[in-house]
Amino acid sequence: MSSSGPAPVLKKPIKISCIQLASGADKDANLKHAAEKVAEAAQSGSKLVVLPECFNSPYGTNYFPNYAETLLPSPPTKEQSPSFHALSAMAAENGIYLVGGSIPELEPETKKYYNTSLTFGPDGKLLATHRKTHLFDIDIPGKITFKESEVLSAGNKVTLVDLPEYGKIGIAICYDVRFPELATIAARRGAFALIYPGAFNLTTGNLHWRLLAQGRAVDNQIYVAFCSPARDMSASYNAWGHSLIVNPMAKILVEADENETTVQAELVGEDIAEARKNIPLNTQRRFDVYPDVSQREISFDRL
Ligand SMILES: NC(=O)CCC(=O)C(=O)O
Repeated sequence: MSSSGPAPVLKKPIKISCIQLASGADKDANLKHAAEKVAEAAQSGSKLVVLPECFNSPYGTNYFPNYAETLLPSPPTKEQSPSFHALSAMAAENGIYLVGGSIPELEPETKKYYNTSLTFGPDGKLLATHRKTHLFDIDIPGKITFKESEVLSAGNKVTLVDLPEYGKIGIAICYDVRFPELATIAARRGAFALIYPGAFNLTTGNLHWRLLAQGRAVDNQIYVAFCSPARDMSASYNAWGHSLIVNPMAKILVEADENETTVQAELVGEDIAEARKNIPLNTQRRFDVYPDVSQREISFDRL
């Protein structure tokens, strides 16, 4: 930190769009539909566009193997990963940063499946890959039992992406949001926003979706965006919808209902700076009281 205060984590305002896409079983149709919606979002001025978790397929353990694409070695061919090439083209044709929701991935050497998010820059180049780090394994008797780990393996990293003109974003997928550590580390490493493609369900959505978005925002004094698929009551998994964008004071700036739509907001660096100046958590931490938080992360806090 310099005497004039910390460097801004968001260098200039950026408009973000979360596309609450209605997807079905036809992957080609899903990719085409996503491309139309991404173009619309870009035309309305968004430079950062987000798609939902499993945007090109139905969501469910029985679907992952059939829809899985091979991403390694990178870049894959069009046959190995049509979604990689479609997302890259959407980013390049519209000159935007695109957090491409997630897709099921098959790692060819290990034969393991992952739930993987690809982020592309305005030149269409791949900037980052995040494999869902915490698998969605829950059992709420009589309500919902889901076990991603029956098919998927977990990723193992915090994903931070630099958008050079703007700053850094942290990316994680859905259930990852329940683990505040990923968010805290991304924020300490200088992210201005945490982006979560996600597909909550009808049992936990109403209770936890907003709460988690606001929790990650208020803890870290950072923007948070959740991007869900639209709800499809004819599908085997019914997504909560309600894509939303929360500001660094944990105010919900915009929230969708369950239908297909796009939510947008302007993210402004001054709002992060003001929240952090008015409630100066970053200079008040007591790492002497909680030494189990690693020294390595303390040093990021001081950047
Ligand atoms: N796709 C997911 O990870 C769903 C997470 C979820 O619904 C939850 O309650 O957590």
